[in-house]
Order: sequence, then structure tokens, then C-alpha cells
Amino acid sequence: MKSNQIYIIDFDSTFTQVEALDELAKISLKDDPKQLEISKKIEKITQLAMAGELNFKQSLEQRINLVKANKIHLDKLIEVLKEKISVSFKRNVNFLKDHASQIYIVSNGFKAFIIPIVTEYGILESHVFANTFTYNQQGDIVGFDESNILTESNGKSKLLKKLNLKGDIYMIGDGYNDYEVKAAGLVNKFYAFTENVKRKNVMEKADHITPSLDEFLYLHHMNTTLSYPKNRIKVLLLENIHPSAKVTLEKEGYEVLEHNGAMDAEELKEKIKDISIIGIRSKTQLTEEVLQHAKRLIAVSAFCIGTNQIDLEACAKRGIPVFNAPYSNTRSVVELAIGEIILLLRNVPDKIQQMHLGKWNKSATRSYEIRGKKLGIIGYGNIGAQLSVLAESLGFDVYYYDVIEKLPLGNVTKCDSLKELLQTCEVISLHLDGRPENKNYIDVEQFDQMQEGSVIINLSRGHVVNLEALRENILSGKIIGAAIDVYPEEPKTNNEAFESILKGLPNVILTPHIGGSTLEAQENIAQFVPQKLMDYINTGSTTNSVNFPNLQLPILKDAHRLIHIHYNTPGILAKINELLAKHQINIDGQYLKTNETIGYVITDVNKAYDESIIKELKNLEGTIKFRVLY
Ligand SMILES: NC(=O)C1=CN([C@@H]2O[C@H](COP(=O)(O)OP(=O)(O)OC[C@H]3O[C@@H](n4cnc5c(N)ncnc54)[C@H](O)[C@@H]3O)[C@@H](O)[C@H]2O)C=CC1
Ligand SMILES: O=C(O)CCC(=O)C(=O)O
Repeated sequence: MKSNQIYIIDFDSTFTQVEALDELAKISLKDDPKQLEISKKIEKITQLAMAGELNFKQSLEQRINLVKANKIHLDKLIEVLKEKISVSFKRNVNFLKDHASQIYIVSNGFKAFIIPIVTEYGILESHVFANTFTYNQQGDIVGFDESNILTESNGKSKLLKKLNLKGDIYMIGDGYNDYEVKAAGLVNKFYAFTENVKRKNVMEKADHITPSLDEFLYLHHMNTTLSYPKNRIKVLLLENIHPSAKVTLEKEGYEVLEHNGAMDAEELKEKIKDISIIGIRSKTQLTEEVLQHAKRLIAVSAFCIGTNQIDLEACAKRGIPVFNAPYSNTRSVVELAIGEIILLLRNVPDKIQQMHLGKWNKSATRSYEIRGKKLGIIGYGNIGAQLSVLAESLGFDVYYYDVIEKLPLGNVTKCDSLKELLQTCEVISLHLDGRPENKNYIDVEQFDQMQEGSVIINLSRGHVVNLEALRENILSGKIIGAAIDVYPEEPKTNNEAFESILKGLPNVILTPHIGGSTLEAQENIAQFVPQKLMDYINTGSTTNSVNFPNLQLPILKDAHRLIHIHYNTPGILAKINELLAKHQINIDGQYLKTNETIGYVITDVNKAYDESIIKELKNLEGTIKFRVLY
């Protein structure tokens, strides 16, 4: 069926990432003091010609005069261009080689540099149509063969007419002159190639915009390296995620959309419909109800530690792994906690307020050192444990309580119950996670168990403390200081007002959920999370996923990877292997891990296999999701 298809491919900014004459100018004018100025002129002329705003022959003449190149510069140019092959062309070299008889390069560039480049990718020299330089005796490039039809306006159309190729002809290019061949009725479809440059007037005219060769091959069912083109992976980043995440994900080829704050359920249900990956922080609630609308969701990324805002089980049941950044902002939270404890024990928040009101109140009343004080940490996880180490080095006597057995670091003392910790310590710092059972974990009864004159810090989750009870205990004077960073209800954006019954209370620090908001932490998170997502998409690896069985997988080499996600019911692995055996498929490697909800099986198979197995694996009872990596 595909044998009658013909692919006409442009060279500059399509086969390669750059315009070759611009690159040639950089080489030939290297020692010219006016190099920058001339290069800019050349680039401008190129852009005008590509956009169809300047007569082509004139533009060529002008550029060659400005470039002032010699034959000797061409070898260097070829070296440069070899490094600048478009990424998706490089990736799909097999397509180019396997379809060499159907591929033509039609370019207004020059054969002298095009042929050495494209023939390395299997393109036939006889299928390269381009211009030729003319030289003087010293080898200087002084012009071009003006009899070549490609020097004329609309030259590509004229050439194709002359070639009279038969079949379904597809043109792939980035310039207006590439579109012109479609306008002249000489090709069936024009694909605007936007991997390197996006020209609005060209994209508007195209039958399809193809951000990479993968997309073109996918549309024509000829993909050989990626089962799904990356440009089709649409990412939505909410809540002011650090910009470097967008940069990384776009570099990977994904389409990335951003939104400043969180979205409410209704808005999210609408927006999530065609999203492949969603990136959130602590405020976006990814509930079962919202997930029902997420028909294309592949993965969820929490650009933070806590994942209580996400229905992890609902994601798992849909075959959607959730990734977070478990360590990137740990240190930031710990530093804030220590700073706040010191300020509260010295009664500094009130002193600051009074100073702003012009009141000088130099006094040591209710001001204490931290040395020797008993600090009680509730939740001895990553943050709790790191806080214990730093606090101990500052002179605290540290205690902790956790629902699970934890290794005590340094000289900390483990408490066997929450009550024991509350009765023992005068400073209480909360670092437990936000699981629903922790709602009102610190309530009237727990405040009753605390010592008179205690200080409490909550940098964990808002619903963990009953704020009414906290307020009562502050007003009664039992709690002499509190620092609260998280609230049961938080504004979705910086434009919404903050309301709380804690406003205006004495010696109370209120911060807008900024425990993890340092530039260092946000940058670390924005590096860490996209990497996990890309690993999952490219290799199937689920390390650090908070709801999927964790599998770290080797890089795929000379094999196809079958990724099967199913409900964790007995016998599925056996059924997968029965099917593979039935189709006589050779297994190179197999990895299985399950959790309570799902099973995750990765099977690397020999490249040659009967493709009907794919359908059978998808239809296997209990299958949630199935995909293949080439
Ligand atoms: N304010 C902010 O900006 C930030 C807040 N956080 C919050 O801090 C929490 C803790 O972070 P990590 O230490 O990294 O998490 P983690 O998962 O390493 O530690 C949480 C610990 O709490 C324990 N725990 C859970 N429920 C408990 C209970 N009822 N009683 C005693 N212990 C209990 C767990 O067993 C675990 O050891 C996060 O889940 C997140 O909610 C995290 C980062 C920034
Ligand atoms: O900075 C954020 O948006 C959330 C910080 C946080 O609470 C977390 O990492 O769990």
C-alpha cells in the first residue's frame, strides 16, 4: 500500500536544524570584524525568502555576495551540518534508509553540502535536487548555476512538474516555497515541519503541522522508533511550577501548557480531558470525580512531597502512575521550622508587630533559649528525621513519635505514644503526612495533654490540627506560640484573600504554605519530577512512583518492550506468557511487580514478532493499560 507513496523533503531547517548558508557565513566570515552585522543581514534575507516575501533568485544572489565563501569552507560546513541533523530525522534513520527509493530531497540549497549529508542517511544521490555553486579560479564561491530551475521563483513547483512523479506525493518542509508545491496541485498533502522553526504563514496553509518526523510517520502508520509521537503528549502544569520544568519537558518534545494557580473541580474536569500528563502542587485536588474526565491521562506528577491531594487508588485503577519529589524541599521545611521555633521561644513575632506600631518593649519576659529544651517531632519521616539532626546540633533534647518503626538518629528518644510525647516536650513540631485519618489529629484532647506554655509548629497539612482548639488554647495562654504554614482551606491563587480564625492572635506566625518554597527547592523539584516522568514514558520505569509497583528497568536495546498494567488478580502473568508462547515470541527479559491494586509486567521481546499479539494482550481479561515501546 505504501509503495506508491513519495516523500519530498526539504533540507534547510527540515532535514537539518539550521539554514546552511547562515552557517556557511559564520565560517567564512569568522575573522571579519563585521561578521555579526553581515550574518544578521543574511539571516534576514533568508527569513524573507522563506516566508515568500522576497524573490528567491535575488535573495540567493544577495546572500552569496554577503557570505564571501570559498570551497575550503565547505568541508567545515559539512562537519557542522552533520552535527545539526534534525533530531527526529536522526531517530528515524531506518525509515529514510528503508524507503530510499521513495524519498526525494528538493531544496533551494546547494548540492555541494546536501549530498554528503543526506547520502549518509541512505538518500540516493540521484534523488537530490538542489542548486550548484559556481567558483572562480581561486575557489571562491561567486554565484550559482542560473539555468537550474530551482533558482527561479516557485522553482520547487516547476521542478516537480518536470519530474512528473507518480503516486501519492507528500511534501515535508518548513518554508512557504514548500507549501507552494501543494498550492500548485503537485503534491497530495503538505506537512509543515515545525521541529526547528515555526512560520505562522506556512503553518496556516499546511494540511498537517508535524512537529517532528515521528508525527508524520505516526500519521502514516510507519513509526519505527516511538510508538507514540512525543509532540502528542500534552502536559498541563498548574500552580506556578518552576519554569525549568517546562523547558525540560518541551526539550523532550512534549507540548506544555501552564496555568498560574490551582483550578477548581469544574474547571479541571474540562481542562483535563485531553491532557496526557498533569503537574500539580499541593492545592489541586485530583479526585475520582475529576479523574473520570481524564480520558487520556498517562501520568500524574506532584511537584511537591505530599500526595494527599490526589486519589492515588483511583489513579492506580486507571493505570496512571503518580510521581512526586520526596526529598527536594525537605531541607527548606526543616530550616523554616528551626527559624520559627527560635522566633517563637523568644516571643519575637509580637515584638516585631509592636515595633511596627512604634512600641519599644525591651524585655526578657517569656523569652527563652532553645538550648536544652525538649523538642517533640510527630512524624519521623524525611523531614522529621532531618529536623531532629539539625535541632540536636543546636542543643535541643529531641523526642519523636511515629506510627511506624523508625531508626532514631543521633541521640533522639523515641516515644511510645503520642500522649507520652505531648506530655514530655515543650516544643511540638508536626511532620506527619496528610492521609485522611490524620484529620484533627491534634484536637482538644491532645492540647489538654500538652504542658502549660507549649509551642506548636505545623508545617505538615492543614487538616491535621483542629484550629478551633488551637485558638482556644492560645487565648487561654496554654500555648504561648504557634507557627502555622498550612490550613484546611487555602486560597487557590495569590489573588484570593486569606481567611483564618488564627489571624491577630498573639505570638502566632502565619505563613502562606511556603515551607517548601525556596528557589533551591523549586528548582530541584523541577529537575527531579520531569526526569521521573520521562523515564516512565521512555522506559516504563516506575521508580519513586507513590501508587505503582516500583520497577527500575534497563534501557531498551534491540528489543520491543511490552508494558502491561492489570488488576492484581491471580494468573495474569501466566496468561501473558501463554500468549507469548502461542505466538512463538522469544522473551529477552521479563520484570513483574505488584501492589495491592495492580500488577505491572514488563516483557522485552525479540524485534520480530506477529503483531496480532498486541491486540490479544490488550484484550486479556483484567488489563487496565497496555503499550509497546519500540
Ligand atoms: N509546608 C510545606 O510547604 C511542606 C509540607 N510538607 C508536608 O510534610 C509532610 C511530611 O513530609 P516527609 O517527612 O517528607 O514525609 P514522610 O512520608 O517521609 O514522613 C511522614 C511520616 O509521618 C508518619 N506518620 C503518618 N501519620 C502519622 C501519625 N498519625 N502519627 C505519627 N506519625 C505519623 C509516617 O509514618 C512517616 O514516617 C508531607 O507529607 C507534606 O504533607 C512537605 C513539604 C513542604
Ligand atoms: O510548595 C508547594 O506547593 C507544596 C509544598 C508541600 O506541601 C509539599 O511538598 O508537600
